[in-house]
Amino acid sequence: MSLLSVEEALQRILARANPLRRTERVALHECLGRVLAENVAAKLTHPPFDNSAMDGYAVRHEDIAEVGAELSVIGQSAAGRRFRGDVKGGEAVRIFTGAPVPAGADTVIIQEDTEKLPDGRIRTLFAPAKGRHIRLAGQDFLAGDVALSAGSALDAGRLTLAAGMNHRDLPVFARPKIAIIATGDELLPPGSSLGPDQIIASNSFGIAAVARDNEADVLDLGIVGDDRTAIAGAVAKAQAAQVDVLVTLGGASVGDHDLVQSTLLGCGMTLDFWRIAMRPGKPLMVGDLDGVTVLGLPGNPVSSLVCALLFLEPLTRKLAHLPPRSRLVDARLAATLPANDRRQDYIRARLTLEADGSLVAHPFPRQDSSMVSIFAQSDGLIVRRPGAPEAASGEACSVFRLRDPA
Ligand SMILES: Nc1nc2c(c(=O)[nH]1)N[C@H]1C(S)=C(S)[C@@H](COP(=O)(O)OP(=O)(O)OC[C@H]3O[C@@H](n4cnc5c(N)ncnc54)[C@H](O)[C@@H]3O)O[C@H]1N2
Ligand code: MOO
Repeated sequence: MSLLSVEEALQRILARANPLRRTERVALHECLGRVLAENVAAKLTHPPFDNSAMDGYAVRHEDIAEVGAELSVIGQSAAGRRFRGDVKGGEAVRIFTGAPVPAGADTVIIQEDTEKLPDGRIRTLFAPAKGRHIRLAGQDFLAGDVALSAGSALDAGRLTLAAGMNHRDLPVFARPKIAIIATGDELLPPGSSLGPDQIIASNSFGIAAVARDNEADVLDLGIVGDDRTAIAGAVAKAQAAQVDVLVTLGGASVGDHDLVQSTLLGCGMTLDFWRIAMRPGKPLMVGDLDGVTVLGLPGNPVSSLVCALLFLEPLTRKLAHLPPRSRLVDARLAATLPANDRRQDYIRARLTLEADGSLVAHPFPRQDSSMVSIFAQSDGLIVRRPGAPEAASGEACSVFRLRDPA
């Protein structure tokens, strides 16, 4: 049986996904990570008036062209309380950072470059250039300037700019909605007292985290047993909630109790593909149920997480109008790895940062896809191409980064 490659699987998943058209207005403090659905123009000019960049004195440049000028201080201009008069020849106005520059002044001399005379006047110790330390009105942006464009993801800088442009809320694309259904007769939620043969359903938490980390809203439909009616009931709930993606966990393999695919086919799903050449995660299933992308992830927690990072993350980001995350980095191996078979391998590894800034990948000796404790300790996954020959310690390798090295 020839299995689909990871690259082809990802291409096919992304080919079916269109960035969402739904939009909404969201309050600024809830906009972090959201993507603008429209261009956003400034509602005002910033700065609204010429103001001082420093604490000092507002002066006429012609008066201070020579070091040692002596000026009378005729008042002060503070942020929020401007000096109302004019600065004339031989005069200075005490000024503070952000305060409006008074009429007549064209330069600010910082206080460190002056000394106070016993009669209250000041003497200049330096001759700044004309216009020094004055921020001109509108130098940041003008009312009507389109300073943020549609398609921009809102981060700290862009949110500050939106607020500065006097917007209380912003038009953003809706978040993708992702339903998660865990399947298996053996599963109980965290906090349960387990009976014989039972285990905790942990996967949903990791998969929901991947979805949320990529700006999706999650509808956790809980656990259903290995039972067609129960699975179909949960699928119907996901459809009624009009989700964009349906993720099922477990029951994806070939055992007698692996009923997810056949149940979904019975619900009307068209199967795109099932099983790919990767480890962990071989039984990945992808289909379409009336426009909803279905990702059937394997039950083993590590398989499920690796598939979610490789496929659900890029899918969600495309739906959410976000650029793909580049997670691949170069590293050197800290141990020898055996030749690989035909499945692309994702080997759990710790990463260390060397003094020269390079990364070293330390593979864990145990790679069982049920061992979530190893995955949780992993900073990255060493990517081993299908058919890769043995790789010696010290050789270059490619790592799918999970987090920064400790
Ligand atoms: N004869 C074959 N057997 C298996 C194959 C195969 O090709 N031929 N593939 C293996 C691979 S690879 C994987 S991965 C697993 C995936 O199987 P399923 O997706 O059907 O998963 P389950 O059998 O339902 O569960 C596997 C394992 O994971 C536990 N599990 C399930 N759901 C959860 C959850 N939500 N949270 C935590 N743990 C969960 C479950 O109890 C099982 O221990 O199949 C191999 N078999
Ligand atoms: O591919 Mo399975 O995901 O090795 O455990």
